Amino acid sequence: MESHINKDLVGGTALHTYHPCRRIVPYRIYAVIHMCGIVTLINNHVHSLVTADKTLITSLLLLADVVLAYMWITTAALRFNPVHRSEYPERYVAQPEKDFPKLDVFICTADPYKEPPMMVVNTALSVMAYDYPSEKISVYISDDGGSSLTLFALMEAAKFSKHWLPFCKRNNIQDRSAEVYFSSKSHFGSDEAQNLKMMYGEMKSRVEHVVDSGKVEADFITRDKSRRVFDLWTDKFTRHDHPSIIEVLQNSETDMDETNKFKMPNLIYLSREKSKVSPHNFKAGALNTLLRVSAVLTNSPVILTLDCDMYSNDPVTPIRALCYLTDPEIKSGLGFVQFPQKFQGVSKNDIYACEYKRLFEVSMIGFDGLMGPNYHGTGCFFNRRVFYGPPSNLILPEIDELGPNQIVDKSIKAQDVLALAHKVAGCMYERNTNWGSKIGFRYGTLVEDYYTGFKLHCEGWRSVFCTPKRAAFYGDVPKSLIDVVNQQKRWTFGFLEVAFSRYSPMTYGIKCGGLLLGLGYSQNPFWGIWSIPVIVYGLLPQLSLLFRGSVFPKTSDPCFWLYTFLFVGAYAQDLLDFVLEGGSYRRWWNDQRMWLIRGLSSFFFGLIEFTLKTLNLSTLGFNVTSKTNDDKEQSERYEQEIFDFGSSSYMFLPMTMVAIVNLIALVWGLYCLFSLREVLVLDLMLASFAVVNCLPIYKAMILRKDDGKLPQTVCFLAGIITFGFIVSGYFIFK
Ligand SMILES: O=c1ccn([C@@H]2O[C@H](COP(=O)(O)OP(=O)(O)O[C@H]3O[C@H](CO)[C@@H](O)[C@H](O)[C@H]3O)[C@@H](O)[C@H]2O)c(=O)[nH]1
Ligand SMILES: [Mn+2]
Repeated sequence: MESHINKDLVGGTALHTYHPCRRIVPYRIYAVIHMCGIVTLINNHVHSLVTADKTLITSLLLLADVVLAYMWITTAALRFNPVHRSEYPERYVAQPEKDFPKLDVFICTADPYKEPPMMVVNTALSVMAYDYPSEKISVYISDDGGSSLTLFALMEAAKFSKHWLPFCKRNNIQDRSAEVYFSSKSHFGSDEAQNLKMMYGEMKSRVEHVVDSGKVEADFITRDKSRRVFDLWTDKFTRHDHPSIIEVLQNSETDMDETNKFKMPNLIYLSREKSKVSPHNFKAGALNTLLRVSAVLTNSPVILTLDCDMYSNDPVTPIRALCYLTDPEIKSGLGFVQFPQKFQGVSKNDIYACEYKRLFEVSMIGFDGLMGPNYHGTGCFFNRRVFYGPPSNLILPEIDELGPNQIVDKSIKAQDVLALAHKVAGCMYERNTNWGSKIGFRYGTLVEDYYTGFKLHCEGWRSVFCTPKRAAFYGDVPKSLIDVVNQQKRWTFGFLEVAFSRYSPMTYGIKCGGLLLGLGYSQNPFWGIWSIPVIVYGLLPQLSLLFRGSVFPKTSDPCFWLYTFLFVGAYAQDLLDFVLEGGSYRRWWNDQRMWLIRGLSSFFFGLIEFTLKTLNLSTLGFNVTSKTNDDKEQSERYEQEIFDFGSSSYMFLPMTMVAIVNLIALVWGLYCLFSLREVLVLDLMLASFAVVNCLPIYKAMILRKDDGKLPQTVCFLAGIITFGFIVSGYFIFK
């Protein structure tokens, strides 16, 4: 594994090096011990299932433990060979600039109200101003919202960038998102900076005015040429039904910055054709249109994909990626370089665990020792060739102009070039082609990123995880519980679509990529079934305790120690992973709590919705996460780390119910302990663990008065369901 990378060249000329993590050996030894524990436990369950009469309870516990074991094994696969890498951008820039490859940047946006156009503007500015030859950069913005407001904002961005770029480059500014730069300092030394700040402020208020008023008024458009494109927004135009719009807002062949020193990067607005009768495949569809349109206009060999909320935080990022992508020793099989998703404005202890440390970091260094990290949908530099079949087998698209090796020698403003670009952005274009199956980003799931990365690895492409100290990108996270659990429900649903497809990682993945990779890829798709152990352990022992006594072994039974060992061992290793990768203890605690909460909301309802879809009863769309923080009180609650339930949603019912049941069980367990002298160690431990985790729920039910408290309807319904549950427990157990 990894023999193609020379790891001893530090100080030499290597562009990058890697080293395995030190924890590998102890982890492998522990894995064997933990595995023996799991086998013994399952064996015990099966034994008591055959011999004793508590069939229902035992089978449920068996099921829950099998799922837990499965989750543990898939995690262990990614603990087998974690690696860290370093790259040396200063060595890359030593070569002449003319050898740097061209770079196409794709930015996706889908809704001007959930994703404010100023956010898109700043993301675009931050990449246009990269420390990279500007004329080699082309920035494409795909607007699935089909919004004239976003187009207007980008026209403003083009004008402002002519001042912003030279300013950043001359003064070696690190924050190249103008918003971040201007809000980080209260006053600026130079007049130039002051002027620019004013200019930015004016642009921002123009854009926000247009967004607030909902339309682009004629006097806001200064140039006649720009006016014409807004005529496309006729009365019949809706975001679900409109022609394709491609507008070159800035052209590197002709546009210079205001000092006349630098050529400006290309900036292109694209809103693909939409029609209600043809499926548009959400973000994957948008990305494939971007792939085709950019192939026609610029066809750069390197592609960066970004979500509109992910601004660049470090101007040397492309050079870092190129340290891998252009290394002659590995480049032929290297498909992409993924940077971790990092987020701005996460609360101090990350109460909603939106940092996703395991998902975006811990697991990724594990994958990196196998075939490389998975694709995260944003912050990823691709080798364009990766979208056209396995490394050894180029699959050509239906027309030559879209091939990855095609050389573009015409102006991006040429009539025939633009006509072809419009054609390939048409909503019928993909019919009877390989797009979405063998070519481009893959369709068939709401988690197109995960699925595409997985399929590319199965084809034999490798990838690299690049984690510089200074975060390369910063994105946005949902900041209220309902947004968090809804986002995760969409992911759970998308994952299940992959899990139960022909290309399930459990079967196809293991066949193509080997046991470890297949297992590593098998964790996320089955997030939905994680809800089973959380529900079983959250309700069953508690209910049994109330009517028939403990389901757990007594302290004298060796099995007691087995349970304790497995629980403590799994938890301790999770904590260790988290802390070794730079996390804090408090953040880990919140992270494990969110796992339980997701198990009882996102994973559970994701599983239900997926079942409904399988039965053809309903389906879930791509509900874009809102990135606006208008609600001041809500932002304050987030800052203070107070749970924000806010809306009455069925998503909160199961967790509220589990909270109530565990409190009752704990009180009852303590009563047994003190008055009946019955020591129920495991039951008490479990119930107290649940109660401690549920503290924010109790507070939100009883103590709070603010808008973020748990709505009364939810409490009331959860109360009724709990009552019904306990009553039925009485009949089942007595
Ligand atoms: O029809 C659509 C829907 C979404 N998007 C864009 O997709 C991106 C991600 O959407 P968001 O609502 O922010 O979803 P998240 O759950 O936050 O995104 C994560 O999960 C997605 C897969 O579900 C990945 O595509 C993303 O890269 C990853 O950050 C945004 O830029 C959207 O504008 C589109 O372009 N077209
Ligand atoms: Mn997002």
